[in-house]
Amino acid sequence: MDSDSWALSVDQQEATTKTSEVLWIRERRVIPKTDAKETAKPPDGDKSDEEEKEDRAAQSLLNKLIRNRIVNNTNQVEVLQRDPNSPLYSVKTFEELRLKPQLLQGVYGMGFNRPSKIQETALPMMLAEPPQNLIAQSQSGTGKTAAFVLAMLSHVHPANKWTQCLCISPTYELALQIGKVVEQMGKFYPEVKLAYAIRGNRIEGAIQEQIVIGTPGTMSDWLTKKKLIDPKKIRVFVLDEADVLIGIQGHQDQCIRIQRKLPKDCQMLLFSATFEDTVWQFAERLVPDPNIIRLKREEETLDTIKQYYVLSRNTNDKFNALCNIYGAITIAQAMIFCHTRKTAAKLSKMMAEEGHQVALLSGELTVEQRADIIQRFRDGKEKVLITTNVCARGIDVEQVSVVINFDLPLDKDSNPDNETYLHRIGRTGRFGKRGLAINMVDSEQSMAVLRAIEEHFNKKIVKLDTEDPDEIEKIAH
Ligand SMILES: Nc1ncnc2c1ncn2[C@@H]1O[C@H](COP(=O)(O)OP(=O)(O)OP(=O)(O)O)[C@@H](O)[C@H]1O
Repeated sequence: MDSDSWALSVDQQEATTKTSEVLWIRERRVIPKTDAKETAKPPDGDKSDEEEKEDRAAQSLLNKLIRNRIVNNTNQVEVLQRDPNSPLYSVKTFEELRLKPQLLQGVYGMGFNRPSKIQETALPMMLAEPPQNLIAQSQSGTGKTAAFVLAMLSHVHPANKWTQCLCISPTYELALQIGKVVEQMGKFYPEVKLAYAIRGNRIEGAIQEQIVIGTPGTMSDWLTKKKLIDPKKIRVFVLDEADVLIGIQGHQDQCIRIQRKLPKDCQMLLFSATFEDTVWQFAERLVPDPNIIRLKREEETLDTIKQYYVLSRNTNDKFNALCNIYGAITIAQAMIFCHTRKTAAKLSKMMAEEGHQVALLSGELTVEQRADIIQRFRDGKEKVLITTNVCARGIDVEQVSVVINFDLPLDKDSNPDNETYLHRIGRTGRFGKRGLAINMVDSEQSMAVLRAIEEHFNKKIVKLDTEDPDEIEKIAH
């Protein structure tokens, strides 16, 4: 009997005992969608990461907190112009935009040497006279916020002591992040003032600040009920993170209510990192006659990744395999993905006991705590980052050369999640350094998931015997 079928027969036996996680996965498959939340809990009451509420606003904030530079992209920008006959300008330098000197100084002060890919095309459109409406989509970190902040700062008349630009953000925390960019970019333009339309910010009398950033509810309140802002005097209306925004109850209607009060010639700008149909429908309702700019995400590939799998019988066995791998090769930094918080916590404890410097990224931490942990890991202060999927989604830790799938990624219906697999271990062309991915297989089901992933990408995942140090050593070369 070869070891594959041996392990499978062990698993088949285990699958019949009530306590295994495997059983739980099987149960989930037959749960009707309506009460899945109630019944899909694993026997020990642990939450799978898929069940943790996916909070896109928190993820977006996390990304902003840990990002310290532009995400480069070598794809072509796709442009759909409202008037296809008008010439399409794109700029390679900030000078070409004829910005006010104070703003150019602000841009350079932030360390920007040249416009990012999306800024090259978006900025001339946003700064054109007469103003043009724009819907722009590109992945987070490609320079959208910096672009619309520059547009707002360019369009205000500082001598006018009333609000001229409104910027809507899905949450309080995200609004503050935009405000920081306004402050940095407007550092040499102190006449322009900024206010936040966010809950708890009580203002008496008309707003004099030229730029107001806020969440849809409070913003709508200030415009309609409290009449602190005159909507007829608004020249630029920005909607940031439309994809996050529409996921929050009531936000869409509030945005539409605000937009209807604005003058016809007010410039409307909408930004999104992704573009599902729902975002598109929302964008079309809000932005009349738009120019559209899209920058496709840079594709990740598995081409430079060596992929292995390890057969184990259970969690302890997987842990031993991991120890053997650590004992045989030097791993500078690794990310380890688990399916549940509980496994992640247990693994983290076990590895710490073995003397590893471990960081645990877990769902119950605040966004700030998570950002702090990721930052420490990026700085090399910890060598192992253990996480569940929801926590790690959207995080790029480029220097990690080893990724371990302690549990293989499953979607919410417990099917193989190819996209997440690719995102965990894949590399974009630019960071095409060689990487190593090790997948832990502990059941017939997880073997089937592995095979499905292998087939999907048409890339062989090679078996690794973790009992044999010489074999492990070979994978490092
Ligand atoms: N032209 C530029 N040159 C260098 N850095 C830039 C440039 N534009 C923006 N950045 C920096 O790149 C990072 C990402 O920019 P920005 O926040 O504007 O992107 P984004 O697309 O709005 O992403 P998100 O929506 O997640 O904030 C920031 O640290 C920002 O300061």
